Amino acid sequence: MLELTGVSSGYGAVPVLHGVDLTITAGEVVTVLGANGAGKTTLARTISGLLPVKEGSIRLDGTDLTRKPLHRRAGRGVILVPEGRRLFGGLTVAQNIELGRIAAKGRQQDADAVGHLLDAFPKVRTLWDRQAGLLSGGEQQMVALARAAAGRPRVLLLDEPSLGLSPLLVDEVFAMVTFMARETGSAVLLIEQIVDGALAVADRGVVMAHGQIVAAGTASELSASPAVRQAYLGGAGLDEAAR
Ligand SMILES: Nc1ncnc2c1ncn2[C@@H]1O[C@H](COP(=O)(O)OP(=O)(O)OP(=O)(O)O)[C@@H](O)[C@H]1O
Repeated sequence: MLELTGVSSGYGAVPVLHGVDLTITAGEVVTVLGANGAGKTTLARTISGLLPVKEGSIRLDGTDLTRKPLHRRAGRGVILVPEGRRLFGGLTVAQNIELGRIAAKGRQQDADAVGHLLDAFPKVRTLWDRQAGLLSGGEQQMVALARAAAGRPRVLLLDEPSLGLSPLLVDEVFAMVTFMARETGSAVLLIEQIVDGALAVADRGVVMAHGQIVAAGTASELSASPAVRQAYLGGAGLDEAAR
């Protein structure tokens, strides 16, 4: 289980997160919603170790990760897929996936396990021998997700994975999120602008504003809450807020 207690962080002297409490259990999808600038990306960066924790603590299965650097957290299976794609452009898709697998270290999975995993990524299979840097933006996004999955994440941090994808690939992304939680037992933190889609695959959700969690509940509670829509999702219907 991932457990954040009173976590504050920011950029240099600029505070952004203020006392965030959040838990995600293995096999659970928690979506993080909120307006632009609410602190969602900062939260993912702080959990991954890209940003230092100023106050509070981050624990994974009881182990304190608060002061552990990014590579140590990655070694323990905390894997961030940032907004935009960060592939090795000169390598093939297969080589990128292999690097993800090797990164799993102690949680190493054999090639067969990765092969099974890739059944959940039909699009990626069709791109196997292509050079990653020459793929379309949406294709690269799918490969980035598959590479993260090959690293057998205990905690998978997804920052707007559907950004720039066509509707068909968005469906594939959400299917993959469900697969990672249910089949491989990852704890998934899903930052999304497609609110309806995120709430459809999430078990729970939190709404952030000004670096704090201002609402939390099951996905169905958040979907049904007019107060949440009104206050934090732009005062619009969920469909509209997703645009
Ligand atoms: N590198 C940075 N240096 C200083 N301030 C930053 C930096 N990155 C983000 N911020 C500030 O931190 C706050 C939260 O930004 P963050 O990117 O976490 O929001 P977000 O909820 O992910 O927004 P979006 O939905 O637009 O991606 C914003 O006020 C932003 O200006």
